[in-house]
Amino acid sequence: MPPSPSIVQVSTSPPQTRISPTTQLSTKRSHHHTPYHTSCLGTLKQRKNKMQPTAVFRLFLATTTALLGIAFSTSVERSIQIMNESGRRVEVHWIHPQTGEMLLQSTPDVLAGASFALNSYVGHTFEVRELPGKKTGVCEGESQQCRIEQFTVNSNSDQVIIIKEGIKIDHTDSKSIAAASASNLLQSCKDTATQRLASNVDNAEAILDNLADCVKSGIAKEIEKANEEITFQAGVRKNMAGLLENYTCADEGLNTTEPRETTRWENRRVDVMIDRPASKIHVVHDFLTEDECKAVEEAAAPILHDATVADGSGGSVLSESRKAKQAGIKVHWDKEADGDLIARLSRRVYNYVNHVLPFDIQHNGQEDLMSIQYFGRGPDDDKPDRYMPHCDGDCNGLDFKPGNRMATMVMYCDIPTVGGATNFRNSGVHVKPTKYAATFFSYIDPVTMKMDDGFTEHSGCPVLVGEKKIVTQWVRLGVDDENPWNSFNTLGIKYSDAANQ
Ligand SMILES: O=C(O)CCC(=O)C(=O)O
Ligand SMILES: [Fe+2]
Repeated sequence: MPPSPSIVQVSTSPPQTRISPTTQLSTKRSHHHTPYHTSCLGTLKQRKNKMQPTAVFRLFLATTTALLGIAFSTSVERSIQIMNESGRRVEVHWIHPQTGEMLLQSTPDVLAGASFALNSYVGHTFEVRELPGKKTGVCEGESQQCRIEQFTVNSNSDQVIIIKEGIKIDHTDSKSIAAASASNLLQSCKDTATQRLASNVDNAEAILDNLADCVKSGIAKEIEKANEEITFQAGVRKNMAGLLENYTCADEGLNTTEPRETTRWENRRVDVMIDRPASKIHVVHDFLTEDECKAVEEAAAPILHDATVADGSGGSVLSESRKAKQAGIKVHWDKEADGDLIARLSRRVYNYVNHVLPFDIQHNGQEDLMSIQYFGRGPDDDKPDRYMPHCDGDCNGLDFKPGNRMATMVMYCDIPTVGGATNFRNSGVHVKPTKYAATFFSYIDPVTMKMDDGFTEHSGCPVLVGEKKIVTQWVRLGVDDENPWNSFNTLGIKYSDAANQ
């Protein structure tokens, strides 16, 4: 049975407050969404007369393949926004693809001016039905008939279905909007070129150059506009995230965010919280064992000291932004073959890193494991142990610097009774620690080698009651025995080279 769509929110606020500027643009244009199959078959019919039989057959094959693609893509999720700008009350039904049964999705109707969002699937078809006026008792179609329209969810993102006057459906999405704006741009450049061609003043080369310049500057303007929009939106999002951090950390009822996807690694459950090229956040369950935790705790006990942060000039200082105890734990690789628990754990960390990232990371030259321990002093403590929001490496969206950190594994040994979640405020990801689980995150795009731009910023929320004991491995790229982690400064320059500059 195909998954049925689910309503995510209902709103009676004016549509303008719920749509993005790009969507607003699209409402000005009226382009009716044509289902794929109609347009493909239409093309086939138009061309048939002029084409050779083999060509017709090939086109038929291509069309069939495309149709099959659509048929098989029906379980791909898409959230859609439906806006009722028709001035009439309507109902929205999902048409069950197998039985043809109509299942009411609006609860029960969508008032004029209202909008609502649905989680649906590619290929699902919906029917919009006009409802009789409450006072008149009739519809406004021909001979007072209630008008009916259908639309099908396509594979594009950001689909908005606007029910216009006369129950006409305007189906837009980001791909169509982009295609329309590209074709407008091209058309206006072409018009200029055609005029020049007709006036005979320029030679062909000059006209071509001009056409290329026109397209180039048009595209540059569009990209600049989009970048401005992204920067603005990111600023708003980060500001809101900053405000939310305190509430999120303080909310004891807040559970771990629902994962986007769950997979497995070496018989362990992995919850994928974020999976972007430069920003990945995974929660790996049962990552480490009780005896490995004990081994780390025993090694840490004699050398546990107040945590410090970098002072910006190569040294380290105590700081309110990182209130905890810590101890660096050396891994004795020579004892790995004898079953050394810390070496066993460390090996697993690198195995996981290499499972996710294509760098073939080795332990040579990497930082030690770090035992970090937070102690709760009660709910009224106004300076609790915590780790304020920070990025472990660079998170500015710029180029990776060799020798720097690019991934982190935070492993939970003891979990507090109140507080102590790991919170990724810019991604809306909140991880309430569970014993022996680990949060892995990476902040580099292995293809472009650009860093994450803030999605992996995180904090260790205040620990109020109980103790939180974690083991962290910060993972670097570009280090080895000859070039260990502490031979690089944060600019990715080796200290020995920096001295020569
Ligand atoms: O305590 C936590 O949950 C986060 C720790 C952390 O940020 C780190 O070890 O880098
Ligand atoms: Fe961190």
